[in-house]
Amino acid sequence: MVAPPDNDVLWAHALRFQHNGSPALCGVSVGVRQGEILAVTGPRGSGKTTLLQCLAGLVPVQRGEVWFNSTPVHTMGSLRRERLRRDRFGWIDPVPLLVPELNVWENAALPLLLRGTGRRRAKTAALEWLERLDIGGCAHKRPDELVSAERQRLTVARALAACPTVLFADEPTATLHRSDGAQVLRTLTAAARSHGITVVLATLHPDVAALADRTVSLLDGRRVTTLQLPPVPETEGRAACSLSA
Ligand SMILES: Nc1ncnc2c1ncn2[C@@H]1O[C@H](COP(=O)(O)OP(=O)(O)OP(=O)(O)O)[C@@H](O)[C@H]1O
Repeated sequence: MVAPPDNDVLWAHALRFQHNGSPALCGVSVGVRQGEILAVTGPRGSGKTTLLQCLAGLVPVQRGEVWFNSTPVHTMGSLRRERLRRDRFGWIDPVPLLVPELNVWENAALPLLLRGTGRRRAKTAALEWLERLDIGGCAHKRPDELVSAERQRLTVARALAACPTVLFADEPTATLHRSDGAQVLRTLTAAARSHGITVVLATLHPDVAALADRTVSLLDGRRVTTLQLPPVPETEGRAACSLSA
C-alpha cells in the first residue's frame, strides 16, 4: 500500500474498474486537494461517472486504492462506505433524484436528518439554502409540483445544506438551460469556496470546467494531458490536442 500525500483530501492510485467485464477505468491516479474545485472532463463513456463513484465509495474499488484523508476507502465494507458518504460526502446527479412523498424543505434537509441533526436545525439550514438558490418560495411544495430546473436547484441545495467535506457533482447542470445552469454553477462554486467544500465536478463542457481550479481529462478510462496551443487559422491545423499521460 502506498501512503497518500498529506495535502490531498482524496487520493486515488492505479484505479481499475469494469462494468460487467467492460473496462471503464484503466489505471487512473488522481489527487484532490483540500478546498479545491477539480473538474473531471472527457467525452461520453470516458469514465467520469465511474471515477466519481469510486472516489465517493458508491461502488467498491475493484483494483487500486482510494484514500479519504488518511482513511483507506478501498478496504471498507459497504456499511462503512455508506456511513462515510452520509457523514462526509455530498452527491449531485445529472437528473434530480428526490423523495416524492416529502416536501421540498424536507428533501433538502434529508441528509442532515439522516445524520441525526435535530429537525429544527435541519429545517433552518435547508430553508437557508433553498433561499440562496431562489426556490425558498417552493419550500412546502412537493417535488412533482416543481419544474425541472427547480428540482435540480433543490438537489444542489440538499447537497450544500449538509456542508459536506467533499461534494461530487456529476454533470449537475446537464438538464438546465444555459443561463439557469450558469447561475446554479456560480452558486455552487461560490458556496464551496466560502465554506471550504472540496468539489469534484464531472462535465463534458469546457466552459463548466473553466470554473474549476484544475482539470483532469479522461479518454477511454485513462488520464490524458490536454495541451492548449496558440490559436492558428483553420487551414493550418487544430488548436488543441490530447496526449496519453
Ligand atoms: N452500469 C453499467 N453497465 C455496463 N457498462 C457501463 C455501466 N456504467 C458505465 N458503463 C460503461 O463504462 C464506461 C464508462 O462509463 P461512465 O458512465 O463512467 O463514463 P462517462 O464519461 O461518465 O460517460 P457520460 O458522459 O456518458 O456519463 C462506458 O463504456 C460505459 O458504457
